Amino acid sequence: MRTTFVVPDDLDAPRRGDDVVAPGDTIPPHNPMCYGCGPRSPHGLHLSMIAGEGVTATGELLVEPRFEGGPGVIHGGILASVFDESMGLGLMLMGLTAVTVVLDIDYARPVPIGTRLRLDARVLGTRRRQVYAEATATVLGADRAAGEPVAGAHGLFVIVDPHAHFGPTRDLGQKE
Ligand SMILES: CCCCCCCCCC(=O)SCCNC(=O)CCNC(=O)[C@H](O)C(C)(C)COP(=O)(O)OP(=O)(O)OC[C@H]1O[C@@H](n2cnc3c(N)ncnc32)[C@H](O)[C@@H]1OP(=O)(O)O
Repeated sequence: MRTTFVVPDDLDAPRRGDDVVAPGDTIPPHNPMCYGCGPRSPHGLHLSMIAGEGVTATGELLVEPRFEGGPGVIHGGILASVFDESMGLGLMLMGLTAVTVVLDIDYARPVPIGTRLRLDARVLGTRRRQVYAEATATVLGADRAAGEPVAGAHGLFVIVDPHAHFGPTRDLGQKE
């Protein structure tokens, strides 16, 4: 992976929250109407992530025809959304709410429609309100070098008070 994103080398180790799902369990969607993870989002990705050990999460995504960008390949913005959401769900294992302020994507290889991707997300550490995370996408069932990511991401998230942050816009949300 090649990236210009700089991860500080003095981060505090991420701490798993006390009251979060166990390793192996599905991380619940944070909003049923979320474009990334919401099961009721009409045109969403419907991404689901499984909690791993520590502050890690894994998931899978079938690259559907509706995700097309260039002829026959995934749209880069869709892949960015997938990474944003997979890291965001992963950091919910810290038992806090944080929003993305920086998203860095390394598009290493084209990803054809019909590909099934494995997603691995991991919180790298924290610095005051900042939370650094990374994620990779690898092709499941691929002939090519096993385990070599086709894309990767880094995210910088900032911890917020959900009531204060979403209070002013909550009524604009789609009704189920
Ligand atoms: C509901 C749960 C969601 C869980 C998963 C969701 C997955 C998807 C996530 C998303 O896509 S969220 C949607 C896209 N993101 C946003 O809409 C965020 C928009 N930005 C903001 O609302 C404000 O910038 C924010 C509330 C995050 C920060 O504003 P503040 O006025 O509270 O920040 P402040 O200036 O006091 O800075 C707080 C910390 O954040 C850091 N920070 C803020 N913006 C930054 C930035 N751009 N780059 C680096 N650091 C930044 C800042 O340096 C500082 O670090 P320290 O903790 O060390 O003091």
